[in-house]
Amino acid sequence: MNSDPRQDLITASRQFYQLGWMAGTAGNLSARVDDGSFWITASGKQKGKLTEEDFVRVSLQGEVMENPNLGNRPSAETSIHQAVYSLFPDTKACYHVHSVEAKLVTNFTEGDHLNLPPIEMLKGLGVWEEHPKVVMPVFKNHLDVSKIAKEISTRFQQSKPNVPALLIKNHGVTVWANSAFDAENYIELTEYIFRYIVAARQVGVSH
Ligand SMILES: CSCCC(=O)C(=O)COP(=O)(O)O
Ligand SMILES: [Zn+2]
Repeated sequence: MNSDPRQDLITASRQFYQLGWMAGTAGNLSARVDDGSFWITASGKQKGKLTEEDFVRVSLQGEVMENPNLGNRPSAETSIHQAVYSLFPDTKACYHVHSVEAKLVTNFTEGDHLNLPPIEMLKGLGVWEEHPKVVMPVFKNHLDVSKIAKEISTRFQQSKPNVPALLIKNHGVTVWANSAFDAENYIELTEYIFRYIVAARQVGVSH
């Protein structure tokens, strides 16, 4: 991992913004550095126009370690990134976006998870099975984000998810990966899967 990953985050954010997955100030991206701390987008920044000043470096415990602009506050959803890095210590990047489809599919859930269709794209998320029966965990959306983070920690300490991704109801998707490159890939794959789920419903295809 690049010791300063901010340029990778800026590039990914611009791309996701252009695709409509980080409209306005929606979403947040982070990536780790060698001491275990991570650079995360500052709260409320327009995600199509980030510069290196629009990030805050935060420790795993949530303490601000470096802040290039005194007006910056870490993303309001930093506690979710902390939870992911603590649960999965090899994780180097954690990306959260708000596409329309990522919100829609959280209304097609069974209990606390979304059944994923058995499509080829699952291989990109590490699922290499002939007839995969894979689910993506879905969490309640609380105004108090630390409550979402706590529920993620509690559930994943009991049982690890099948894929490196989670959904928050009517909110968005979060993925994590061992590199910024893989995190970008996982966002693209999950978004493809959500588009597929929405389109399959529209044409009456069920698996
Ligand atoms: C308009 S988006 C509402 C907050 C949110 O869900 C998000 O992802 C962005 O919050 P941040 O504090 O990271 O800008
Ligand atoms: Zn969000």
